[in-house]
Amino acid sequence: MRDIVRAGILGASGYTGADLVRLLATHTGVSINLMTANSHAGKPMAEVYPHLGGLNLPDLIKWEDADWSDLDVVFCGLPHGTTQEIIATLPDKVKVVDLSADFRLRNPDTYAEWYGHEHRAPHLQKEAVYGLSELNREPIHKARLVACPGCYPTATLLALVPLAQKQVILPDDLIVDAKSGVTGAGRAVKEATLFSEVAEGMHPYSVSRHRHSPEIEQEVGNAFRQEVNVNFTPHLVPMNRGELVTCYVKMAQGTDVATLRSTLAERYKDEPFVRVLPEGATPATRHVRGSNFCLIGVFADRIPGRAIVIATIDNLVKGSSGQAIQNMNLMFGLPETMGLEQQPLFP
Ligand SMILES: NC(=O)C1=CN([C@@H]2O[C@H](COP(=O)(O)OP(=O)(O)OC[C@H]3O[C@@H](n4cnc5c(N)ncnc54)[C@H](OP(=O)(O)O)[C@@H]3O)[C@@H](O)[C@H]2O)C=CC1
Ligand SMILES: CC(=O)N[C@@H](CCC(=O)OP(=O)(O)O)C(=O)O
Repeated sequence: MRDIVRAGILGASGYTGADLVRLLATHTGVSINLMTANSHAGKPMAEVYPHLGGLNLPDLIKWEDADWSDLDVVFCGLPHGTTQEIIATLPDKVKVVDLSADFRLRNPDTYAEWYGHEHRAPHLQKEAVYGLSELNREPIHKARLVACPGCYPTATLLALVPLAQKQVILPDDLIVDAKSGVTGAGRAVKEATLFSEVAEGMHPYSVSRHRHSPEIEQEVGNAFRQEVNVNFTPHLVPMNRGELVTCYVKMAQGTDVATLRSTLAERYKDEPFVRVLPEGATPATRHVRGSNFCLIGVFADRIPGRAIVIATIDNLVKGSSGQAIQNMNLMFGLPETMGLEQQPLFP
């Protein structure tokens, strides 16, 4: 019989924490042994999230009161800046799957520039492996610390990296127009996510200065083997879950839209969670809601030489908690789809 992986969830009272619990509830290879919270510490999960009240879960405690000794892995669903301080105190034997932005950027100067402070655990930043499961499987399998990509980078990189690696698109003039549901901003109370600020309208935010730009540029640049600039603009739309990125690209000389589609289809043909849609089908957030899937569509642009690649994910599943579990499965040699077999909730 396989050993059960003993997991802790740091930030279990947050949205990604709650979705980790929801997904792990059907994972037969993992037990949840520890759950931490900040303002909700001391409460049972049933009080914070009644929909999860039927599960046999430990109560929420402060991370300072945690006993790490009976854990194999911790998932960190904490605000960025917080994880790096907390996990520096963990014993080495505990593996870490971080959902925050703390360990994604390889260059410490880039991190300091975009996150406004020097990294507080640079030794851990050096060892962290970028956790885009489909594109970095082997290093993730061997890693102790995996940095799950941001939700926007996940969708964008699944759409663009194979095209960049095969040089069927050009490294200049890359434009990513992105939309997210409001859960992307977390459960903590903020003026920007009040119902009255979000419902019945949509708006761009962090225009030309979103911290996912350097993350996308880092990974797309690696794929092209040269530095790139990506024009990335996110928008907040009035829905709970879901994310859609529309990527405008220039095709390389001699390629066409069919080449782009077949390049992606070939790259993902054995992937359980990434589907390239046939010509004529359009990806939509409702096609992936609640699931770990990413759907990608490729379209001709009316402007000659250009194409449009559209990807959609559920920000709380493939964009965070689902991908985190996929990475944990890889780290522990479990079947990659374990706990992630849910089909999308449509419509
Ligand atoms: N939401 C999304 O779609 C995605 C989120 N992420 C990243 O995942 C991480 C978690 O996001 P999300 O779940 O949405 O965030 P939430 O704001 O919903 O949850 C944050 C969690 O961290 C706890 N927390 C807050 N401050 C502290 C602190 N100082 N010390 C210890 N614990 C603390 C909160 O506890 P309490 O509620 O009890 O105060 C809560 O459990 C973030 O880094 C986020 O950027 C990544 C990809 C997508
Ligand atoms: C809608 C919304 O606010 N989304 C978040 C991104 C969510 C995500 O991927 O977060 P991390 O990079 O923090 O892990 C944002 O734009 O900051």
